[in-house]
Amino acid sequence: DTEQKNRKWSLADFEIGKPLGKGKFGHVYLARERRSGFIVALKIIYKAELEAAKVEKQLRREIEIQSHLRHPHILRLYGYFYDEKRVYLILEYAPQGELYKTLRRTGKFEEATAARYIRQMTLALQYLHSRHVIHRDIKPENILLGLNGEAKIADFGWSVHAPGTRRQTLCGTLDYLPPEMVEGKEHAWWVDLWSLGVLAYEFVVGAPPFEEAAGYRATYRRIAKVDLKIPDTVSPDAADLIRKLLQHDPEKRLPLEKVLRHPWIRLSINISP
Ligand SMILES: Nc1ncnc(NCCc2cnc(NC(=O)Nc3cccc(C(F)(F)F)c3)s2)c1Br
Repeated sequence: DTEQKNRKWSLADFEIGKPLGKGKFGHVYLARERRSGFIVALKIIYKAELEAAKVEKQLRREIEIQSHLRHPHILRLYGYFYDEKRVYLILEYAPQGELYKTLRRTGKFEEATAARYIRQMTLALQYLHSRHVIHRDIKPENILLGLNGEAKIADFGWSVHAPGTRRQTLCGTLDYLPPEMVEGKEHAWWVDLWSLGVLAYEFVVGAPPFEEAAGYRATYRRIAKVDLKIPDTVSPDAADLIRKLLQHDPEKRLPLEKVLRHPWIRLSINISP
């Protein structure tokens, strides 16, 4: 309620529980708000690390963007607070944890499961784009699983209000970046369409499409050329959707409305929630 919303939180308001994961810049703990008993995930970030990486602005933007978002497939950011050394993010707790751990454990997903997750991510992206927000960092590591195993997009550390041309040095994996970003071109909401295609590929194959052991330059070249090989273990419907999203020309990428109507996605609706 509004009283809860605007109040000043502090660490004393929470009972800290088990560690949930170790993300970038800090740890995440299960926590219970003392007065209400409400369970949350509390991410503890060290200011020194934020300053060293010069990402304070990005974190502020994430908090600003996330605090206005409400969607079943987007992990809530309820609020934040800070003390002398740390910033704390009060996050929705995702009881089934991190999707990428499930993916690494099982190798790849059944196509019905993969299609369900892609449909849920498409719904989240439709909501984000309708609010002129580009996530820009859609990958398994940023997807969590809710109480009923539903996918929830998290970690808006890289999201921007469209159109974004920020040329922040991209750290982490290149695997998910579309050609226009590796080429440093102006990018907009269609970068998320490309990443959705990479996500679908990784879900059904078990590895991203342009991964190169030879290093990032080789990955870079394969992305720029859209050097895409889809194994024939992948169903024709899944391969068709992946090809329609991994188009070099952003205008040619299948719009989200059409993704939801694609046979591979429509099929997944009646199989599971
Ligand atoms: N089971 C679970 N249930 C709920 N949450 C869990 N883990 C936390 C997932 C996150 C959601 N949002 C996040 N946001 C950031 O980390 N932001 C962040 C942090 C530092 C710097 C920066 C930046 F400044 F570099 F952008 C941005 S982490 C788990 Br496991």
